[in-house]
Amino acid sequence: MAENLNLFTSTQNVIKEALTKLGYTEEMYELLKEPLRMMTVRIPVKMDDGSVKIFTGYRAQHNDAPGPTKGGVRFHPEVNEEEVKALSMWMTLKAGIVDLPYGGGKGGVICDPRQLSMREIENISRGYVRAISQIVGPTKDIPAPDVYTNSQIMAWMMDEYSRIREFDSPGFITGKPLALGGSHGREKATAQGVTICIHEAAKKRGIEIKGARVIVQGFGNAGSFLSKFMHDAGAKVVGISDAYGGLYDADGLDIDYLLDRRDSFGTITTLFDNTVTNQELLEMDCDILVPAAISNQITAENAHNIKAAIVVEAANGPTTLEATRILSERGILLVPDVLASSGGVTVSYFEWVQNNQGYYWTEEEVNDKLHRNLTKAFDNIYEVAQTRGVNMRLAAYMVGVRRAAEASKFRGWV
Ligand SMILES: NC(=O)C1=CN([C@@H]2O[C@H](COP(=O)(O)OP(=O)(O)OC[C@H]3O[C@@H](n4cnc5c(N)ncnc54)[C@H](O)[C@@H]3O)[C@@H](O)[C@H]2O)C=CC1
Ligand SMILES: O=C(O)CCC(=O)C(=O)O
Repeated sequence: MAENLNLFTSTQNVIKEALTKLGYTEEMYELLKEPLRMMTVRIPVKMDDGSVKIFTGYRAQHNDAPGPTKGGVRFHPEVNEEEVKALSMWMTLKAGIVDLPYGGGKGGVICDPRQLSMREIENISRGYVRAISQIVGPTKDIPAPDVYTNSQIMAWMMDEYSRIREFDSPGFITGKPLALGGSHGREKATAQGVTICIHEAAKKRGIEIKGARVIVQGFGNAGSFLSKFMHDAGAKVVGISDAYGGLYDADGLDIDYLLDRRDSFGTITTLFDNTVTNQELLEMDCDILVPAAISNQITAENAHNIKAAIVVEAANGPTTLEATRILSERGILLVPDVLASSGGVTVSYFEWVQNNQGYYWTEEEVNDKLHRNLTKAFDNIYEVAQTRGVNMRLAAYMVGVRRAAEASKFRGWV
């Protein structure tokens, strides 16, 4: 039978399993099995050559019982409705895991920013905000960066929203530049969170970070900072990749040089001749493997060939459920996306809190709080996995779904 690569239906399956294990009713699953709201928008954009192009975008709001919904916006040619829905459900789980007063939201626009000018990207960003402005806001649904979106795009979106509402609204969006109410530490937060999870997972497996061989798929916001943190901690980053291929060197790559040369889309391998494919890279020798790019990368096809002892998912949805089962059976410790990549939304929450209170924290304060949240979340999920005899993904779903379920119950929805 063909493997299920549908992110939405496989997420539903695990949510159902988690709710059943926690003793919730079928009605609770009916409520949480898909977003409460899904908006599809069409965005007309004047292109630089004078033509008008219509872009399609989405915003999904999974469950707003715990508080406003929250989650990033992705600009990518492969964005689709089902993926955005699944991404919004994962945001609910992340908020539950790191104990934030949010439900999950997520958005995306089908486009390829690598083929667009800055002006065209700005027009898409502003057009997207105009199109979804009725359903978002600092106390409704708060966007943030994701694949191929960054702090400049957040700034344009914040400006557009503030103009529509006719007041300055820094709390409308997170991941902003520092000059516009961004938080210290947000840019590196996803990678910081992944790093904390790697350290915790390595302790569980008795692996020394110093000298450990690490492969990181993706060299964008998450992957590049993570490579740097691992390198600085004394690990040997032997492989990295981007959308065009991968680089592997058993003696360790020169991470500082690669960081210096990468472009703003996280592209670096196009400067080299001796590249491997992304699929080859995933199967190469290492101790720790970090998929930090896109979904469905570790599947039933290659899960048997993964050499790492630990897989830590910085990306959303990089490992299928069948591959999760195979890795688990092989004794590989998999730290799931909803835990490992929750550092980004954690510091986004800190940014929103700082915007609301109008008083800003130092980078040390932010990093301390992040460290406390993430280690607590890791320990909690590891413990649930051990005591309930389930893998880390199911344990993370069990921990993550509880807050939305309880909030929905107290509101009298179910
Ligand atoms: N930026 C954030 O705060 C957060 C990001 N994530 C997840 O981390 C992953 C990476 O996101 P960012 O680093 O923010 O994005 P980014 O846009 O900064 O970088 C994306 C990287 O993935 C590579 N890539 C794109 N398409 C690819 C393909 N088909 N095959 C292999 N590599 C490909 C790009 O070349 C680039 O190196 C995504 O799954 C995202 O959802 C998760 C939590 C928070
Ligand atoms: O920072 C945020 O609010 C959301 C980050 C995000 O989209 C994610 O964790 O996938």
